[in-house]
Amino acid sequence: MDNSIIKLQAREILDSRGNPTVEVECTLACGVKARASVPSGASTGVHEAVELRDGDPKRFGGKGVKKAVAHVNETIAPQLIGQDARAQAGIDGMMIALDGTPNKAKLGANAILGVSLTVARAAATAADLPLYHYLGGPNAVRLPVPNMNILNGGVHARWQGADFQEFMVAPYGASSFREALEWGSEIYHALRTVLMDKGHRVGVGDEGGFAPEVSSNEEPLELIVQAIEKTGLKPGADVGIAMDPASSAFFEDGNYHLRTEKRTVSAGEMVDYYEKLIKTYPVVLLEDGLAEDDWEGWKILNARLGGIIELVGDDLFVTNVERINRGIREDVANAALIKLNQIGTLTETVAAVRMCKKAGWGAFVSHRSGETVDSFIADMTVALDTGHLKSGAPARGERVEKYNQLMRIEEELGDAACYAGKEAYVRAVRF
Ligand SMILES: C=C(OP(=O)(O)O)C(=O)O
Ligand SMILES: [Mg+2]
Repeated sequence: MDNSIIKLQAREILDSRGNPTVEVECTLACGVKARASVPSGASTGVHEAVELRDGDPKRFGGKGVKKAVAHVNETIAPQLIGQDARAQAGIDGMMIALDGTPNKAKLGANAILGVSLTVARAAATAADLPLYHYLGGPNAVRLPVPNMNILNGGVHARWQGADFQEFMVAPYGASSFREALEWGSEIYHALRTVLMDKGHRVGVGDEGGFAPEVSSNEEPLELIVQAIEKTGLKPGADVGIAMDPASSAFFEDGNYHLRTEKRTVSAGEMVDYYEKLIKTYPVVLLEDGLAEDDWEGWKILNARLGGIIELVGDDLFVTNVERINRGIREDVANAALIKLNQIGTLTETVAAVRMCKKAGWGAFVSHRSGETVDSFIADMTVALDTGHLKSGAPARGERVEKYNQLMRIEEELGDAACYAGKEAYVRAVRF
């Protein structure tokens, strides 16, 4: 088998929000072809690697990615032709050097990531291995808990409802991934009924969860508990709740502006609020409870709640080992969100997960609010054995494709498969 890359071809495709994104195809000398595409966030952290957009207002309001596509076809491809696709770290390193900036501003993290992922998939195909097995070896047998975002707010719901962006159900009490997904789907449908019974609208947000006009950030928790109970499952024992307020989006001038609740509060008061919610509802994970540069606030948050629940930094850490390292040193959280396109290569993403594990932290793999049907993160979650992921509601093609891929992996692993359950969370022991 000749694993050398003979062709890399990028193109502009559309993501789930109808915005352009990058897709890259890789051809190897042995004839293998693979394809990968790049997701895109809406509540992006300011410290993320640069997603290169054309800025031409006449096309997609400036959101075209023709420049990123050209960088793959004209700058990256000529350098990588002839490289062995199995040399992932070397290839990623070459692209980082070719870009030469600290945040991939020159070529674009969207260009670089498209190549990084398609090369990995081509090498796996050439080795005749499923992607999770190629990336993770014989250790890749644990299926993650799916954290399903069934109620959307914040920027993903155009600020129509809750300030908090994501309310997810985590069916950690199931005995398999398939059962967990089934529970999540039943809760999702039950929530629709609960909402309709209360006169709420049941339109959905960017990640497929319902986006009702609630009057507080607590109300969604109450509605979700009712939906869980409606299915006959036990909130806390069978199913926990994960929340991503994505608070950088409502942080301004040193305070948190809760528009839904018509009040402005300090970091300390936000922590008080979270403590109250956590005591009342079965919340096991809180992501971006405070803003991306509020390091002092995060210290308070972790000191108060880090012993009870998993505290995940998304905008705070942006899958970047330098920021995660600072977080470990300063003891501000106990987990990092893992998003490939925040950092821009597979190799750097693996390094971020490794750093979390070494510190005893959680690594919570995530999709983006703008997605494609590429299910790379499903395989990667199993390969890196991170135990939990979030991929939106158990509805909408681009979200369920990740969950469906995980069901396929579970089936393929057969008796070797195990389900992460509660142990996936750094602190879910209170239930
Ligand atoms: C998935 C998220 O949203 P986005 O992709 O818009 O950043 C998130 O904030 O965790
Ligand atoms: Mg987030």
